[in-house]
Amino acid sequence: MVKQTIQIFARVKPPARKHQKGIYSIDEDEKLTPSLEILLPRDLADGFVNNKRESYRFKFQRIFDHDAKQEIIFESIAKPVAESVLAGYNSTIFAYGQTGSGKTFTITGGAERYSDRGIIPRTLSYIFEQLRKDSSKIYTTHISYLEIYNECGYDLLDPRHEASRLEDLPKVIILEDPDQNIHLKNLSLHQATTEEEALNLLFLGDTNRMIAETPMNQASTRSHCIFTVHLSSKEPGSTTIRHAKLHLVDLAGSERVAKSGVGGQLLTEAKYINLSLHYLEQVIIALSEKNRSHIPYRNSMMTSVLRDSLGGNCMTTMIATLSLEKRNIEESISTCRFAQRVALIKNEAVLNEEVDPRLMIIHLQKEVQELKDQLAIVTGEPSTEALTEEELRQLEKLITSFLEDQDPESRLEVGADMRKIHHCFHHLKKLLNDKTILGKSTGPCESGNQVQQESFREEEYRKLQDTLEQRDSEIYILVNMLKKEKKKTQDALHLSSMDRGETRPSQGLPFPPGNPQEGQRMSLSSVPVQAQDLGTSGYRSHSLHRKTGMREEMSLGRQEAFEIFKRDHADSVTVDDNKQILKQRFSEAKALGENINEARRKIGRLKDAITQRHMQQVALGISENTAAPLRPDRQEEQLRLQLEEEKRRYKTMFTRLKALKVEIEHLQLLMDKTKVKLQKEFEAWWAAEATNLQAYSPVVNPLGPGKPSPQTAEPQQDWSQLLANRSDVNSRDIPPTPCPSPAGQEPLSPGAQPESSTPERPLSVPLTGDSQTDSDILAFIRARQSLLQKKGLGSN
Ligand SMILES: Nc1ncnc2c1ncn2[C@@H]1O[C@H](COP(=O)(O)OP(=O)(O)OP(=O)(O)O)[C@@H](O)[C@H]1O
Repeated sequence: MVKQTIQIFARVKPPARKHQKGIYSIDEDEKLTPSLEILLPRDLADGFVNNKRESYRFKFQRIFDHDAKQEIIFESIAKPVAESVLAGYNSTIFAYGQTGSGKTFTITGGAERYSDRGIIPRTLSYIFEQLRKDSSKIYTTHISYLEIYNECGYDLLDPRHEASRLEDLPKVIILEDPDQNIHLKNLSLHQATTEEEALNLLFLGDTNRMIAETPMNQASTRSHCIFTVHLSSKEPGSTTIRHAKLHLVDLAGSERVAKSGVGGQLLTEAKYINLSLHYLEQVIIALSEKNRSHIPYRNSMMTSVLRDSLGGNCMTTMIATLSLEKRNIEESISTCRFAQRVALIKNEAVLNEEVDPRLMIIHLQKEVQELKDQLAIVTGEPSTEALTEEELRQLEKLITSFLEDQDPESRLEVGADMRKIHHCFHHLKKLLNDKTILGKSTGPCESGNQVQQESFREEEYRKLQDTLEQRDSEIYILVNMLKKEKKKTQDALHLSSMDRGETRPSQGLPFPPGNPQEGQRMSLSSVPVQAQDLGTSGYRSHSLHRKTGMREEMSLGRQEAFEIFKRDHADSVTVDDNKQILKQRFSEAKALGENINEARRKIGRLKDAITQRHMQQVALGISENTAAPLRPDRQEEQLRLQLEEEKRRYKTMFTRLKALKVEIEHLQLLMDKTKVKLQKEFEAWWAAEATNLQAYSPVVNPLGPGKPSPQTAEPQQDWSQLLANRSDVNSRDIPPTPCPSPAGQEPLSPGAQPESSTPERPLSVPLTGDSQTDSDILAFIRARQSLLQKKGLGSN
């Protein structure tokens, strides 16, 4: 058992404006426990929290100032936690702080740069690296991702649902067993065998979280998110399984409702958040007070889920995120006070071991049988049941390997069962008799025949082996051809569904075969778009693609609007930057791939040269009838040194290539996420534009399809003509010929002019009669106008 208080760390977010006047100072040396002093500016000191103190001092395990990089946060905070999970202890890291103070940045990471990846991706990478290194145990890893919003839990990883609203996700329900253990019903667990698979799950959850965000909460996260890694380990042959859980928690912003000055839905959310954080505080207070028997965990879903992490069987770490600016001083002091209380809580972490009942049964059955056998010998009442076919086969196999074993000390272990012992003797006697008879009947002539027969058999055997090898190669070639064809089809399919001009370069990823096993693994897993299965990378591209798949159904006009929207969006800079970085990484990977291949060839050549040189030396020794040369061969030594050097170079390049692969995957996931975000924002904007337009120019024929609309009296005019009237660069994309209205359908007129167009020019647009399509057409016209106006290109 490990007794430990909750570890508290502070992280200060970079100021919005550089060279901002400092309102805090960090004292690193204060008797080895660093402290953070928040200085209250004079104009705020009066009336603040009913006293006039001008500075507040708080102690933390460590304080990270605004320039601390993500790597140092991982190394100092998360790595030791990951170590304890690997050792079998439940662990939790949670970030607490006001909105915008950097909780998500710290836990998940920034959405732009690879170097900004946060605790979750770095911890996953570290854990999987350690699992790869440790072959003494069998590990199983599962991932779950829970979101708690307004006291309801949602499963962010449910593969059956395509969420567009949070309510579409499966609701997670808390159940408590008689031992007061918490179980989360409907929270799916997904096995992840590699870092890549785990990362895909993280991004899938984050994408679901983003898609399901209500417009109200876009500016700040109003929900709590718990990403959990479930790790089980077992030594081969052992019946004991060790379980450990790592919760990585991104809490909702901790600001007070009064200060945030919100109303309506936001107020409801704020109340829930405040309430759940208030209950969290209550739990913390109760735990930090001695002799409190009742801890109010059950008051909120979050405290129920984190019950073990707070005052239970868990090693827990809190990161207080602080945005230390003048306007946030009150919230910052309150975050630090909360942390000080948290630091008083003592947890007792124990190893969670359980015996696997299946293995235990097998183990006990074996033991019972052995005891029965021994008992039979002692009592002289051997079992009379005949041995089964399988038992006999097993015994004969044992005898054969016993006879073939060259070791004179080897033993024939058949246990204490007399039936088995008898059978062994019987079988050995039979073998001996057969051999004696064979030996007697073999005359000189027969032995000659035998030799002939044997060489004939050997010849036959060789021929068969050759044929077998030939067939193997044929199969190998055919399988390769099949694979290539399959890849071509998949690439074609994938290309057709991807954004115009946004084809990922991953298809040409030059990961070399490298060291045969590893290289193959890399080259297979490095092309996520090719994966077909629903687990992991295929799952990611499938799922994320589903979410970006809206564009496949877009009309041309909508697509055009989307292109412009995308181009003008703030995130397009990030996407472009990431594309550039991706390009660089790909060319680096390509160059590395070529160098690695060259190094492999060189290693092969050097090995051949060494063998040849060695053989020459031996041959020389034989011809001169001398023993091995006394002096070491200079040339061979030289070659060996070169070989070592080349191997080192190969290894360095291979390690770099592996790191590049992870970075490329991560960047691609970031770009996927940005794409989903862009699309979501575009859809919302488009819908708003359509609603606006419809609000003052009813497009839906109130008389129903096929009936003339009262507004059709207007002279028919082509909508492309309308757009052509706008003298702007983008009008080149508008189809030059008028779109004929479908037969039997009267063109509908929007009746009124959109706000932005010239009032003296009435509009008439040939519409299709289909309300969805018509609203798209009109929304497009309006969207285009407002875009052009925004860009200062609006005509008239
Ligand atoms: N240490 C940091 N370095 C650079 N940028 C940061 C840092 N911390 C936060 N940011 C940036 O500040 C912004 C707000 O951060 P973040 O979203 O992590 O806040 P939060 O505390 O999670 O907010 P909320 O409670 O609303 O979810 C983001 O744009 C993020 O990239």
